[in-house]
Amino acid sequence: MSPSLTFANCYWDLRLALLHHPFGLSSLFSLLPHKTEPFIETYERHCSHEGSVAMNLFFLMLRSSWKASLASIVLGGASGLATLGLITLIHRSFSTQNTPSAVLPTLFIAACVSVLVLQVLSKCILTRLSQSTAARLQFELCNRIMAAPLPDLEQVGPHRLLGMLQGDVGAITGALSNFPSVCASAMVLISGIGYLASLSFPLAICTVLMGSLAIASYLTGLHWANYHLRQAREDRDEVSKQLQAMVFGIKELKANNRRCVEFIYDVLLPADTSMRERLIKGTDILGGAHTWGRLSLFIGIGLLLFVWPRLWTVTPETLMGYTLTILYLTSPLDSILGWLPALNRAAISLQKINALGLMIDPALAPPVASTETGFRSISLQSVSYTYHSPNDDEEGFHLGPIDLQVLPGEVLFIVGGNGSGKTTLAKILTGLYPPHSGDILVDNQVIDESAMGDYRQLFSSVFVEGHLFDRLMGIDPNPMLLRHWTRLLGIEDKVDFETGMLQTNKLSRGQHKRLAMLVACLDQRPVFVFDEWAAEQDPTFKEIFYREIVPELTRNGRAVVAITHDDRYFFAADRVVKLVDGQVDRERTQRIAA
Ligand SMILES: Nc1ncnc2c1ncn2[C@@H]1O[C@H](COP(=O)(O)OP(=O)(O)OP(=O)(O)O)[C@@H](O)[C@H]1O
Repeated sequence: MSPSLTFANCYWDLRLALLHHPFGLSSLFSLLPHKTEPFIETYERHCSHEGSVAMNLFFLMLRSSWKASLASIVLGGASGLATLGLITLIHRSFSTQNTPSAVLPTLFIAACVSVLVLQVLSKCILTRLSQSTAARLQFELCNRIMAAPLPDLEQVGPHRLLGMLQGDVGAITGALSNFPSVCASAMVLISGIGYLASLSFPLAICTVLMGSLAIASYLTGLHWANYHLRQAREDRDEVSKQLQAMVFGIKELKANNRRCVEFIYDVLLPADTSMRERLIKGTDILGGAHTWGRLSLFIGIGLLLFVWPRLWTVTPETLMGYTLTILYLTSPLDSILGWLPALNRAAISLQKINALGLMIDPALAPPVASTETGFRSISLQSVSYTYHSPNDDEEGFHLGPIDLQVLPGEVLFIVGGNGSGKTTLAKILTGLYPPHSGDILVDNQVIDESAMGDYRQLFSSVFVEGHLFDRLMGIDPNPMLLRHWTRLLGIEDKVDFETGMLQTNKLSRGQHKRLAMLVACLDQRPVFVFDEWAAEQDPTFKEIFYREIVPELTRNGRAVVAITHDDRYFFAADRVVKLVDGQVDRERTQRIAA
């Protein structure tokens, strides 16, 4: 597959790649031109280990579209050279004003047309390149997040993930999108220095020396600013966390004015002020360094006009050519200097993404086949899991070792007190948490890390904190089945039967759970897992769940594993497993009551 220049094509390439391999990063890399792909992958791996951020950025852009990148660099450079040609023609017109000819005006018009065409073309390509880079980076990160283990993502936290997707991606693509024009500016700068050397070599050497000194001092300022900007990026995570708490805790804040005031003045405002103070410091230093970088050119012109003629013999034409060229070079130099802070922000964001462990080696992302198969038995053998708290040294809750078996067509209830480990066990059973010790076996075959993605496809689950998407995705619902389940669940008015859209807002908690149940029932996987599903249902619906829905789901050999506190309905289970402090307390087998 060849890389496409347009955003729309790139978007569809990505969609197709994601569809074929929902979790496979290799699919994204298949969009690269074949010759460059192995080299870029190898280099990226090396870069992520060595922390060579600038090169990482460069390769991110190449992966977006190396043809568009090259085209915009060449066109941008050519337009810069055409502008330099204009300056040269103006300079020539001063020295040849006594012998007018038609050649100079013709060349001048040709140079003007070239500048117009080349600049417009270069900018059009740049816009498309920046959008396709943003799309690619966003999709890659989403893909990496989906491929990352759930415990790692839970440890990172939603606020950091959102901060990364919303802020860091923007910072990186912002820097990347200007990279080709910066390359073009660098080309113009080098050609301009070449032209200066053709006018006077000693003067060109002095100009380069002075320019190097100015850039070195600018970079020192940048390094200083970097310290504050890095701290500000850390503070931004805390601000995002508190803003998220405010949005989700709005009812609790509204209900208590004192809590509301304390939240704003003692929590949100200090975090926000700290972030802004560091941002202001960093930006001030950057602004000072940038102004100094630009001013150094004028100091150079001042030295040229007032000091150099006293030290060296130089013709007025040469001086004029120098002044014109240096004034012209302020624009490409400005674009390079102006880009460095953006590069700096991008580097901070890239390091942040790296630190969250999401710049993983593409080879580590397991490709997953989405086909689901049946099973003869699912067994957990001596599985255990321990939560680790990142802040304190003491160990968290420990579950296991636990032995458990799930057979086709059976109903298994997991019961126990609050905090006894029922949800943790369900997450291990469904493959969301890889066990720290012990094995998961399907039909006596051990499920290793590479098979975990396939293993997860055996389950349709509804967890307590589950999210409801606003449409039916990943399933092709049979219309008869859809009507049947919506009727049984009493939510016919919440589903658009034509489009498959679900009404996910303005729902009661119970209705929300029923829609989640509908999605699970339509998914028709071999095992259904429900985490306290009936807890928010009215008594009538509890009856329907235990007496009608559960038996219906187990027809055709499917199994139901339900976490429940409803001891009145234990008769509906074939087996009841009770957990106490992370251990199986007792297990008893029951027949379903007629
Ligand atoms: N992400 C986590 N990090 C650290 N500890 C956790 C995490 N999730 C749960 N725990 C701890 O693990 C223990 C078991 O939690 P779990 O959610 O499995 O219990 P449960 O039996 O489902 O409880 P409930 O009936 O209240 O839903 C609890 O003590 C809880 O504090």
